[in-house]
Amino acid sequence: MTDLAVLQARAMARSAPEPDEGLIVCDNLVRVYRTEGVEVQALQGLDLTVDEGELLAVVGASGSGKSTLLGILSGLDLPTAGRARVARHDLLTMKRRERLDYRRRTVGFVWQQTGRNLLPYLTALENVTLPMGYARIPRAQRAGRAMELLDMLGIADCRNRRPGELSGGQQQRVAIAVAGANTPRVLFADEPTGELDTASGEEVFAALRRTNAELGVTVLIVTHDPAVSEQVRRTVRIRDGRTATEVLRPSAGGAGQDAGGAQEYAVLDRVGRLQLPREYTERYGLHRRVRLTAEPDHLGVWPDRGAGQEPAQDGQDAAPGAGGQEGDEG
Ligand SMILES: Nc1ncnc2c1ncn2[C@@H]1O[C@H](COP(=O)(O)OP(=O)(O)OP(=O)(O)O)[C@@H](O)[C@H]1O
Repeated sequence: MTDLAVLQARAMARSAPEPDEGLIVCDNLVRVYRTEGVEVQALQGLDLTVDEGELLAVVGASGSGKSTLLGILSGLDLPTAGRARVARHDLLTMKRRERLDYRRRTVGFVWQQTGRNLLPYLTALENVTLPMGYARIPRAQRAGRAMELLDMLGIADCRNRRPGELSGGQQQRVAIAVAGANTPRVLFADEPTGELDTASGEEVFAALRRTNAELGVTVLIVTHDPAVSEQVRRTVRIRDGRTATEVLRPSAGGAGQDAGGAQEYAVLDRVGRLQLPREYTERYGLHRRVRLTAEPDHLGVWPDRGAGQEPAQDGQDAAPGAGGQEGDEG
């Protein structure tokens, strides 16, 4: 086995997730910022489960809470309430030492600002070998493993160049190699293509996909760019600090590939709470409580019109389109 394959196998064996849990589990996550007497609820009960090996995008408008979520998942920030676990690490109760180890071995990061990812006075190869020292990877293995990573990401010829001698896209690909240096369980990328043109952005996406496919690293990309979500199978949309909807695509990835058949889902949390998108609650007048009707193959959700007004069977209700909320099939 190559160095890379040995390290990958070791990383996978390190800690398997609970059988019924995802690799990342956020349950009712709340983060309140208090500055000068003003409270901002950045996360308002966010639920998210990510399985090992997934490549997914988290999208949302500016201020929806994406960076706050990433700060918590990366171990930099603490939630106010709720539950957050990544690869069995409880992010709320982790002590300093575990937190440091978590940040060095369990997770890797690629930030939007290329300058934040790499040290300007080190070559690409040196940048990639640097974090291996923190994870105590034997010195003799570091350069070989770093070269394998650079090669996998198509930038082996950049190994002896410093960041200032690389294009933005090449810098981000080196940053992905740095983030993957210690074979983390999860790689978090915060707007990784935000400062790049379309062609360079696509190369960076291809690099993230390869890291996901070849190293088995779970990749979570945070972005406000809707085009990004066309490159991944699953897109989670955050609105007002909550997971609002999810879009699943049967085929995703590769520039220009048809990502047809995309299906939008409402989010069902771990205790069965269903979050209906606001456009539906407004359109069908769903407030405070709704009436549920169990159908053989789906669940009907009806506006509460008071006692004595039973919804008609077979979806023939007086309120146009009031029901027919599809059951959760996915
Ligand atoms: N340190 C902080 N102190 C006070 N409020 C904050 C702090 N960080 C974020 N917020 C507020 O929390 C909310 C969510 O911010 P966050 O940065 O997580 O959103 P975002 O979706 O990442 O936005 P963007 O795409 O612009 O980065 C916003 O209202 C923001 O003003």
